[in-house]
Amino acid sequence: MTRPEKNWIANLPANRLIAEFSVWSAELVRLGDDLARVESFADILHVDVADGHFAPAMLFFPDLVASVRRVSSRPIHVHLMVADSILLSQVEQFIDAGSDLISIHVENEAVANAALDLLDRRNVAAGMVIKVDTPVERAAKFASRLSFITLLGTAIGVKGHGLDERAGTRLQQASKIIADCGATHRIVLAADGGIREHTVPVLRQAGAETVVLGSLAFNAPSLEERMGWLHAL
Ligand SMILES: O=C(CO)[C@H](O)[C@H](O)COP(=O)(O)O
Repeated sequence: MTRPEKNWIANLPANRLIAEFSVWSAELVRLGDDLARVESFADILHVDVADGHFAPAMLFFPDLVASVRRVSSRPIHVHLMVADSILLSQVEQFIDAGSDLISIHVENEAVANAALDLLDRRNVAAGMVIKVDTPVERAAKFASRLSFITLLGTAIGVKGHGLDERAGTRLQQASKIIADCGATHRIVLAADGGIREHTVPVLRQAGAETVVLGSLAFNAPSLEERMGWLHAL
């Protein structure tokens, strides 16, 4: 499959919500079929990676990203939820597997600059994710090095949960950090977790440019209608 062009982040839609499709919520036993079904609606494929320590779940691995890379032309965003001690090795492995954007956690602060240096050297876009209880300001010192900032709206590494009531205020804080950080490149603000029909308008209003769609997209009775609704918000 063709890889996304070099400046794919700058070229993401700016006049509507960007749709990240979470592979975790796909029909995993028929993953290739389900990814083919959503290919034309997904702006980005989102792959969660969790090590059972940093986050309670055990999720996904580089070979899966390499396989997805072979069947999809969509940009692949890997969200790493792993302990400091293995972060650099995981970044390297997911770069080798063909990721287009890798987000580390602000809570990996001790090794964050080393991970961002590695992504820079390997020419892969960098993102940062903030857990729902972590002050958003902690990402400020990294912001100018990032292409994506993602705020979790639920506990880390769970699905099927409702949106935390602080999500809107936290997105507004993150928008300000992006506006004030002095970057001349685009930094996309993303909301991940608790993405439901009644929460997406609120998140959009609060400044989210992209939402990580799980069941809202994969279980939609009509994906075409759901995406028409999302794009019109
Ligand atoms: O990481 C996630 C939630 O934090 C995933 O994006 C998950 O796929 C969401 O699923 P759902 O929207 O069905 O809860």
